Amino acid sequence: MKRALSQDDLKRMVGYQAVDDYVKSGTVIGLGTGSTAAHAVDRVGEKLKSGELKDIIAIPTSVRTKEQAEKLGIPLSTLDLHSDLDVAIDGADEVDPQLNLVKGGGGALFREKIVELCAKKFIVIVDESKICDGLGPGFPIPVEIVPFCHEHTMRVISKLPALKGCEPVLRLGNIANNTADGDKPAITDNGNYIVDLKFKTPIKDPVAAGQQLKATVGVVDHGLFTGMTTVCIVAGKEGIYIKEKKGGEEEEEEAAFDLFG
Ligand SMILES: O=C(CO)[C@H](O)[C@H](O)COP(=O)(O)O
Repeated sequence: MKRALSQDDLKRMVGYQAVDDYVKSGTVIGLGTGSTAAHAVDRVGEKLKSGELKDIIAIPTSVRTKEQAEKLGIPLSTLDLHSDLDVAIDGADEVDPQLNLVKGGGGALFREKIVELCAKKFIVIVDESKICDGLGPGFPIPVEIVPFCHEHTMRVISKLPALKGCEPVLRLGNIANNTADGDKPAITDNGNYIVDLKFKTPIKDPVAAGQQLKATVGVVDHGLFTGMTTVCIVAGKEGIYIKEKKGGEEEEEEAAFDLFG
């Protein structure tokens, strides 16, 4: 009898699939952060070790990912040396029908965004639980802010027109844990704080929300990744499928392979 697939099995499937489909020898790649992206990093390490992949240069999006890649012997560099990436692969906290994302559950949103914006292709890998009809209520939107006068910045954010109704909550404890534990602010890899914006209803205009956040003094960047996704690879109980945005329309293709085969 076949055992039921766990959420981690699904994350591994999409992580491996993304590397197998999109990472070629001799390319510069962006490595995402989080439990799903970690499987893609493992796969790159595995294929370099077996010789199936050669001459990869990888740009990590967090200290955690850098440490994982180092252990696997993946050659690393930085955006300072490589501003043009062939592909970046990363997970997400929510994906809407236009393939807009919420990211930053792991607190790495700034480095993720700066790296992923440099990639010709940005491949998003998620299990089906991350698919939503509208961003906001399912997962708080993380915003990286400078520590100086952070309470003031949080008040300003709560009054932005496109973010009406949000409740800003300072993330405490471990940066990768958006359920506030501990009593000290979580510190990002860049030495900043994260404020998680909680919503009861979906954000009407994620692009405007992102623009208003970005224009707020004290905000470093935010976890709304709009118009960036090239392809979203999704794993569900029935198999893996690809969501592509074509001409503004989301399209689902046949399962890339059978999870149960
Ligand atoms: O944005 C991120 C980290 O900042 C992650 O990609 C996102 O939180 C998804 O994580 P996971 O794959 O562990 O569910």
